[in-house]
Amino acid sequence: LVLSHTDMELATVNWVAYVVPIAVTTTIIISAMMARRRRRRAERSPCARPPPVAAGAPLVGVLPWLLAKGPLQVIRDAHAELGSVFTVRLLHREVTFLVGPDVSSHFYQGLDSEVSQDEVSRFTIPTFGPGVAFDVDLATRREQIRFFGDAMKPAKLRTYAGLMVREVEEYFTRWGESGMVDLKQELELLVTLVASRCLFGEEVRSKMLREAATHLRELNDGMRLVTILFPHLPIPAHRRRDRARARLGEIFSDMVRSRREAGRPVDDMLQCLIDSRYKDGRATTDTELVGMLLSALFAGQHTSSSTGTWTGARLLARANAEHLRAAVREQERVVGRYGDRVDYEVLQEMETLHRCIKEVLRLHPPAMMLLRHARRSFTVRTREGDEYEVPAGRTIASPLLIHNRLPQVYRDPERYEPGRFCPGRGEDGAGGAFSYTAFGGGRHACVGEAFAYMQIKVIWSHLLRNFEMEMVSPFPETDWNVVMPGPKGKVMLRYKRRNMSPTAK
Ligand code: HEM
Repeated sequence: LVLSHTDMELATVNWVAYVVPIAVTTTIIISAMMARRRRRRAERSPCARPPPVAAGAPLVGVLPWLLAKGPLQVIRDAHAELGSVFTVRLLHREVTFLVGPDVSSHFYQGLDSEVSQDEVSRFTIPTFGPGVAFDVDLATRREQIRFFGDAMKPAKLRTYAGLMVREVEEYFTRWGESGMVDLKQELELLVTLVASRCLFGEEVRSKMLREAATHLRELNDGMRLVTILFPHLPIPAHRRRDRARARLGEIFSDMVRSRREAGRPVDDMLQCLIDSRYKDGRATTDTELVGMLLSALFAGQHTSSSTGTWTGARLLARANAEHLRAAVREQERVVGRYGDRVDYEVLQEMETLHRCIKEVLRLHPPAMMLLRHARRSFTVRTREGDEYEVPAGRTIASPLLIHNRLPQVYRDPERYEPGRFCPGRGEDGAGGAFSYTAFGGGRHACVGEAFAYMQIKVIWSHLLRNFEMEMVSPFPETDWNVVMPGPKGKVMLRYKRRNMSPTAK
């Protein structure tokens, strides 16, 4: 049998057409089977044991220790005694803590189908309300987070920078030539003013700002440690939370309705969210918009105002006089170069101030602990080489407060030292991914980070340029009663005006 040249080519093509897909499919199946077997073997690793369990009392676990020492000390003690992976039992729940970058990659990077937020975050539903966050399925939530992400793109941030500067300048005209203020109270109100101007422009501010600031405080105060276990427990803080949520819902519903009726596009975050579309083309509903506005305000308000207050407390502490001087000198340099102009680009040049805030967030992260639910078991290996198997169904926690103060990552970790983030030192980078987690990281990293920095920089650059300040109350303690701890009590500040403007010289 003699084949012509064309016949031979056809035969080759036919052969290739059959064999290549079969080979590719077989390779894919074999590698999938091998990966599965590797995973199973890793899960059943003879070296992997369950994480060690912190001492506790029968039935109630660490509850007595928690009441006596507070949550931070309980976790610190267990970490010191048991190492970077350990389990704490509280009443009916077991929580496995993963401390440090070496054991945290699965926590931050794992698929939502394996390490999920849903089971451990439903306690936030009474705060955020229906139609958003953990009241909706993962696909819808992802899309809503994308809407926030779009509203935080650099082009938008440029617009917000202008709004922030105007709001901050206007606010501080109320301060006299000299005086005494509670910095914490001042920044709570100012951050609400700034955030709401960027979120929904002028219309609400004049009507409801003081009221909204009070209700937001009540929402935060209503998210207590007990809320995680019993979100509907009839305690006064939960009742105030529910009343505040209902009132904020009314205010925001009115606002959304009047914006839709006005029909004129405005350049703020509300408009971005109104114009957002789900992948199937569906528009956001009024209930979702109200929930998203509230979530954005909640996510950014307390976190930013407490960071702003801690920044003041740290910079004005006597021990940190050199860091205050460095921050003031930087403002003098920036003013020398750009005069009174403060905008998105100028703010990027304030690197010293940026590091001062970043260091505040390392020592005082507003989200002190992140939680997930392990839907599948997984194995972690510590830097000492121990392997532990975390079983499916376990609550897992990343305690930021300890995680960001590890001596193997940060030199002299308890010290306020913004210089540790300078180029060349970069302690947060040298420790590997997830060494610095004040804004989370990986799959669910904060989408508001740039916005938050910008806001705090606008406030503190204004304060440093225009006022000489002294903290007259002691360095604040931390309020550990709430899920997002901030400075406790008043933070009293004495100020006197000064003028750094070049026209004043
Ligand atoms: C100093 C200010 C802030 C801090 C310290 C902070 C911190 C965090 C942290 C730690 C997470 C991760 C949560 C987790 O993994 O479970 C997170 C997520 C998030 N943050 Fe922020 N945040 C701040 C400001 C803001 C602002 C201003 C917004 C504005 C909308 C915002 C929106 C969000 C959103 C939407 C997520 C969820 C991302 C996701 O699940 O994919 N945050 N934030």
